Amino acid sequence: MRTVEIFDTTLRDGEQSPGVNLSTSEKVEIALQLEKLGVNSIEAGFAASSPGDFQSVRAVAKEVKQATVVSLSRSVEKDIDAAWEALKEAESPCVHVFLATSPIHRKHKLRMSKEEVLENLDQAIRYAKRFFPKVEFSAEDAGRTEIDYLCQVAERAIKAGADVLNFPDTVGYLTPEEYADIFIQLRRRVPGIEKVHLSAHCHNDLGMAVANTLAAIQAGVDQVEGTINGIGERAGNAAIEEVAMALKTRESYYQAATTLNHREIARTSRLVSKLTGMFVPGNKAIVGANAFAHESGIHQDGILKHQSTYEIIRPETVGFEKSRLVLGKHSGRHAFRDHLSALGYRLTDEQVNQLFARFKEMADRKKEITDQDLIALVEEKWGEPKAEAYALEWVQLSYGNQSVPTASIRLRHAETGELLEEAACGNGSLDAIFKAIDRITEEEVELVDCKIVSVTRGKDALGEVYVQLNQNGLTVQGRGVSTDILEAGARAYIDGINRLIQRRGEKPSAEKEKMGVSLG
Ligand SMILES: CC(=O)SCCNC(=O)CCNC(=O)[C@H](O)C(C)(C)COP(=O)(O)OP(=O)(O)OC[C@H]1O[C@@H](n2cnc3c(N)ncnc32)[C@H](O)[C@@H]1OP(=O)(O)O
Ligand SMILES: CC(C)C(=O)C(=O)O
Ligand SMILES: [Mg+2]
Repeated sequence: MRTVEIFDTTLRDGEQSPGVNLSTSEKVEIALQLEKLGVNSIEAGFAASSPGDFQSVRAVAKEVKQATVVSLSRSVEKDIDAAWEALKEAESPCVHVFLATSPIHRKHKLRMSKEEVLENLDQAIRYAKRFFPKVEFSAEDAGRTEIDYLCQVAERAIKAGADVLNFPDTVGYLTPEEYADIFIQLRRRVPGIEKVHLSAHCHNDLGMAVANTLAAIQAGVDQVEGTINGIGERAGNAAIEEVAMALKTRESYYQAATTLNHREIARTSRLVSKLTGMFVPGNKAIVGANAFAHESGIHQDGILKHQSTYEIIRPETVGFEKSRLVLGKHSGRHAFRDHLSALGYRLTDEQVNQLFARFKEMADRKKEITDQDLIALVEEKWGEPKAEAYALEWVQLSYGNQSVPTASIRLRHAETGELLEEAACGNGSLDAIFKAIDRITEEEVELVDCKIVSVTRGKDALGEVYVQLNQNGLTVQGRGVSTDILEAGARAYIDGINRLIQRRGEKPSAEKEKMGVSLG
């Protein structure tokens, strides 16, 4: 099994995504996470492009200890000087010098002849080698460069002293076979090519960046370049997490591995998405929210019987907690029962069938059925008419952005009519309210979830708060509505506690079991 090095360019090509601009501290945070992920090189930016990018490359170079830190540079001395100035304190610095080689770029962009391009790259690499222990040279738009000329480019770059030669499919134009063939030809035809490392860099304009990268690996490249979540110029770069997981999952096919710590993939993806503001689509391979979610009944049944029926990767392998069985209109009884049992309901087959019909009706109208919806379904079928143990009299808040929120609350005990008052501080206003209610009721409950929803629009909008409470495995939901969201929160929490008391006291497990419904 050979090792393919991972060259991460999230902070350079990834940052070239329209609308993305990372600050120095954000770049350092991502670089440190990339180091934990185990990438071999981190391209931190393009030092000559702006004072901010210079700062960022320098800061990343100072912090990163394991990976090689790289700066991009045009084939001009002043860019190489800036790269060296930014990278000279790095443990392992590398400059990435590039120059376009394709006829289109030579003619229209650089306005250089073939000979001028060769001369220019030769000079730039020799100049870079005066400072840097490692120089990577990229033949930009290699994918659209005449293969004979590309061989001349490679030979000249090797003679000038480049350590790594990268042949990017800059505009994502090639097919996997065509891209692999470039490396096969270069290896066959260029003298001295065995002295350098070969690298692949693919763009996703035709959705083939990962396929092309894998084809390059099969053609024997030593390094592949890409970004986390596949972000980058236009349609983006090859997604590193996809390449790495293809190698791991199809190990015996590719016979190649990376040094990545795969369990860090999910964390790295989330961080990059958060700091770049680039949302990861739900269906994105490996890191999308749906990558390990199953909605249809037949798949959910399969997963419940054996995970391998519909999953080729265990979610934990890439740092996700577990697969999700999402309840929706395509779900079946197995997943439905599984969800109910996770909420503490043990139902007979007959009861599941009765509820399942209602569930399907509801699922036809809603995209996703939540835990709250399921609890409501059970309560609608078997819940007692609501008998309140406590009712809200009033709630008062003291809040300032410089002070700790404090809530005072008065509840009326329904049976005795007694008025009960308490006050409590909290991390926020709702937390203070919930704590004050806990003090009065002396209930030990865990707040599992709290959702605030606006029911109507405008300044006098009605707000609705849902809480999900758990007490010793028994789950209930509480709901409160008011034009004031804090009052709605207090009402929801009291509603939840009333339901718990009702379930525990007025509907003891023995009685429930007679009906065949056991709770908890
Ligand atoms: C495929 C890629 O991802 S390449 C990397 C792309 N990334 C970036 O461009 C991000 C950073 N870029 C920048 O901040 C700016 O473009 C700078 C600072 C580098 C240059 O800015 P300016 O000097 O204003 O030039 P501008 O960007 O308008 O034009 C680029 C110039 O560099 C030349 N050039 C392009 N590539 C190279 C190269 N590899 N080596 C030498 N010169 C090059 C162009 O021909 C053009 O030259 P001209 O002014 O003589 O026509
Ligand atoms: C600078 C080079 C390597 C590049 O990003 C590309 O050609 O896509
Ligand atoms: Mg690129």
